[in-house]
Amino acid sequence: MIELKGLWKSFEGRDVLKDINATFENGKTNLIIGQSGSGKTVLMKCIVGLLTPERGELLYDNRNFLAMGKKEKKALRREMGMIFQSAALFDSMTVLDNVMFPLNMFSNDTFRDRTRRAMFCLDRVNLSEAKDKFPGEISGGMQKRVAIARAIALNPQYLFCDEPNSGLDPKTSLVIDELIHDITLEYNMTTLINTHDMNSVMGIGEKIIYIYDGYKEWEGSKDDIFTSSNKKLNDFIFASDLFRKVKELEVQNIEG
Ligand SMILES: Nc1ncnc2c1ncn2[C@@H]1O[C@H](COP(=O)(O)OP(=O)(O)OP(=O)(O)O)[C@@H](O)[C@H]1O
Repeated sequence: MIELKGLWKSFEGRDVLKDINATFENGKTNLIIGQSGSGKTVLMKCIVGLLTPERGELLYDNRNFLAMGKKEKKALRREMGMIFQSAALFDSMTVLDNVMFPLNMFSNDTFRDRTRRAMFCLDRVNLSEAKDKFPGEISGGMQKRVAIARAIALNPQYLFCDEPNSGLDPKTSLVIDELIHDITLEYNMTTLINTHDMNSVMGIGEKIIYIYDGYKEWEGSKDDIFTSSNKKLNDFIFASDLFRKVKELEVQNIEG
């Protein structure tokens, strides 16, 4: 579980995060949504320690991240897996070597055990057959699956995904979402996903926080989102065609 308590972050005197309070449970896919520029990326960067908030607390299963020394933070980072917007694979390494990379960096296991673990992770994302290929030889969706395999190689407790579906078609996005959701449940991880994708909201939005101009404007689940009377949230989500159609259907069902 990750808890945010009164987080504030500013740049050159301008507040970009304003008193963010939120709880993200393990075994769940937690989504951060909001307009471009609302502060989602800054929030995610603060949570993983790439930026330091000026005020507030950040608890990783009751461990106070902001009060930790360098060594403790480094140890905690080993419990974090990350998937970036672009799959961020090393082009000159094979798929297997990409997944091996964090193991080679951080694990003291033998080469044989590291290879076994990497193959296990590749198998989990149904890519063991692509192990000798290079990133340039596989599709964008496959690259994302390699990134997921690499992110889980060290068995993380916490998984962070920044726009995991960017650049993917809707069908492939669904596969990636389901994979992230299943893995989250399987390993009981606390997963945070920064997304613009309304299909993701509907599919795997077990917990959603909506950031508006640096504030947490709303929180709830994908089931609550349609019935919310929050005007700012509604303006945001019903700008999406898909959501508008679902809302219309809901209203028809209630009236009919
Ligand atoms: N390093 C920085 N220095 C100054 N301002 C910054 C910095 N990083 C982000 N900001 C500002 O903070 C605000 C929030 O940015 P952020 O990148 O978190 O938005 P976002 O919600 O992730 O947007 P998008 O969906 O477009 O990625 C923006 O106004 C941005 O210009």
